[in-house]
Amino acid sequence: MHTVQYQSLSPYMCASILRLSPPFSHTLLATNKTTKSTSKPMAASPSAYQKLLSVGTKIIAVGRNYAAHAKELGNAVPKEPVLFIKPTSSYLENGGKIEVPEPLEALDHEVELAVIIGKRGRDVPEATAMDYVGGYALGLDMTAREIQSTAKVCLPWSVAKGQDTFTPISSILPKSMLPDPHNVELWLKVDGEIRQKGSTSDMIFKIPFLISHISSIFTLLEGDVILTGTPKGVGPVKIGQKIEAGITGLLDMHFDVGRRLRVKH
Ligand SMILES: CC(=O)CC(=O)C(=O)O
Repeated sequence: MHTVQYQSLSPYMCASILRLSPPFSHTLLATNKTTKSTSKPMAASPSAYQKLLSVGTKIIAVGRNYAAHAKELGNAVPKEPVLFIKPTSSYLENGGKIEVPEPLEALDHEVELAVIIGKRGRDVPEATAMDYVGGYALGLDMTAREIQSTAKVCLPWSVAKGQDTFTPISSILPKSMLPDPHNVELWLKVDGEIRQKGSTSDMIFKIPFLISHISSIFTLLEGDVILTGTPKGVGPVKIGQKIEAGITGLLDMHFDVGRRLRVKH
């Protein structure tokens, strides 16, 4: 039997192996304690839209979807989407505390446009993909960069990106409020200083393609979230600092960063 020595493979060799894997549909059941956010403005009852998040089963994140960001971390610009899944238990509502686990002192911030899926889809054609969008939100893909960096080639990023509070997310904007989701400005400040500002026009893989591609691998279910990648400017945010982030003219949200305290039993 042929065995693969993963440590000796380049990321691209890993990608080729993954492409050979058969597609699968999954029936992950997850609980989600989300989110009664106070982000504004909302054009419709917040609860109607927040319900979408509470029924979702997964967060599919797209890595390196902005060329300038791929380059700032020394990564090649990908030829196909780099996908990873975060658990919905990592959601954090607006105003909450992002928890830094010991022994880390900081996490990296990555601000992203989140697409909220409105209905089930498998093998969705690109031409009708936007029909599957239920709304949009702003999400942060908080990353323990030290853990991610030590995860050698081909090792998963779940621990670096999936811990509780590692996906702060805003309230959901109805689809109608972003008639052109590829032309909005995302921004993020740490302690009042601008760290990230970028336009979704710079996404390498656009939303219809992402929905079509992702649904050819994972069945998309109502309430699932696609984090569409982060513009350049990612960097550390330390315990005691504050993050503000927004979609210009549409919403803003804020979070404190603190030490993760262990639950006592
Ligand atoms: C390098 C990363 O953390 C991947 C990612 O989340 C992104 O590029 O966005």
